[in-house]
Amino acid sequence: MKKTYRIAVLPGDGIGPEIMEEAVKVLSLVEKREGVTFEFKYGRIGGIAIDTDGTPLPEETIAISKEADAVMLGAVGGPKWDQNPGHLRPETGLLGIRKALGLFANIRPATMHSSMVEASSLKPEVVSDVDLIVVRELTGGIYFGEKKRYDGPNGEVAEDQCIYHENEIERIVRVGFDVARKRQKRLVSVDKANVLESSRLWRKVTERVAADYPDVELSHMLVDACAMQLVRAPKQFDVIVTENMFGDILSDQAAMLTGSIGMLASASLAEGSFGLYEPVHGSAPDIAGQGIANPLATILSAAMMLRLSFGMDEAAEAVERAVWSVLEAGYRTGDIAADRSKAIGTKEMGRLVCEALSGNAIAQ
Ligand SMILES: NC(=O)c1ccc[n+]([C@@H]2O[C@H](COP(=O)([O-])OP(=O)(O)OC[C@H]3O[C@@H](n4cnc5c(N)ncnc54)[C@H](O)[C@@H]3O)[C@@H](O)[C@H]2O)c1
Ligand SMILES: CC(C)[C@H](C(=O)O)[C@@H](O)C(=O)O
Ligand SMILES: [Mg+2]
Repeated sequence: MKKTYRIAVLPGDGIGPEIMEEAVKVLSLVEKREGVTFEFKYGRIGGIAIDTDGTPLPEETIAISKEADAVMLGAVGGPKWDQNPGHLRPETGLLGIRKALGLFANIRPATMHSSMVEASSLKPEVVSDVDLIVVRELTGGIYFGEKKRYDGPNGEVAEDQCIYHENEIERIVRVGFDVARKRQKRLVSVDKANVLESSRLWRKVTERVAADYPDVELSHMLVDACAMQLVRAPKQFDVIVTENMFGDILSDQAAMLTGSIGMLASASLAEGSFGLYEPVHGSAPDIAGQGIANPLATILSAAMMLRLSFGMDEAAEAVERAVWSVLEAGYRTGDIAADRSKAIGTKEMGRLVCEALSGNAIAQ
């Protein structure tokens, strides 16, 4: 009996469907290579779901995702729906699915591959060999606190409450330590403990949890200093653990160290092996429908799914090797090409990765 893995596929909006198609092709090849069965079940999320179902996160999409062993998500949003940001509210859309599926741990690696050094806007000596992971808390903090708008004596007032409970901090910090333990054993906890009460609790809990990880070197850094150090000397970082909003900002910044946001994969994990895998970038409405989006972040997210949710480490490495070999052969989509006139499209990039995964040499 072949082992079966159920994968919920939520392509979403903009370039989402284009990049997802290529990731599914790569997964279909893995299926044959590894002798397993992937059962893909498609669902709607984001703007497309607003248009067809009247809500950005239909019940059916939550049900498909809960029944699956893992979820692959493209991207959501676009100018058509962004004027009414209802789909970004905690209870709906992207934030809604994170909460509904209990995806509290967001893992965002930023690894500089040697053949990509020239794509970075920073000096080669600063970015070569950058290999760091941002572990971001994903279901708490200011994103999910109570929001209010009301009229005050001096005009309109807006409030976003930032709440962290000890157990929420502890479970994400443990993920940070566990990830660091498997790497260079250096964890930087990022907060704003000089100003924020939630950060002071964050630091206290992190110190307590550190006692269980004597083999991991823990340091604390304020978020503004971290933003500066990421650009000044990114190689000092191994694993960063931080709260929801700081992780959102720092992971975009880390992404740009390695060239393009079109390359950055992510995993959003629940307790156990269940996870949702998505590129860090958004729906890129400026290039949607043109067939030029970089599918590598989504393909690399699929590799993370193979490793973290299905325990298929060798298959994950094979996909990653295939991606690097295509880049080493010099192929680039527009976002990472030094010479845009030589850039290849989404489908061509997906095809080349499949070729490499099939063991075929990629001609320069
Ligand atoms: N996880 C998500 O679904 C997610 C994440 C961020 C933004 N968004 C949403 O996406 C929409 C657009 O947001 P934005 O423009 O700020 O961010 P974006 O990440 O969509 O795009 C930023 C820039 O990067 C480029 N880019 C992004 N991904 C690319 C890829 N794979 N290949 C080539 N170029 C790529 C875009 O063309 C654009 O110039 C908004 O509605 C936003 O809310 C969704
Ligand atoms: C689109 C937005 C709600 C989302 C976030 O802030 O979490 C995105 O920026 C991300 O990083 O996944
Ligand atoms: Mg973000």
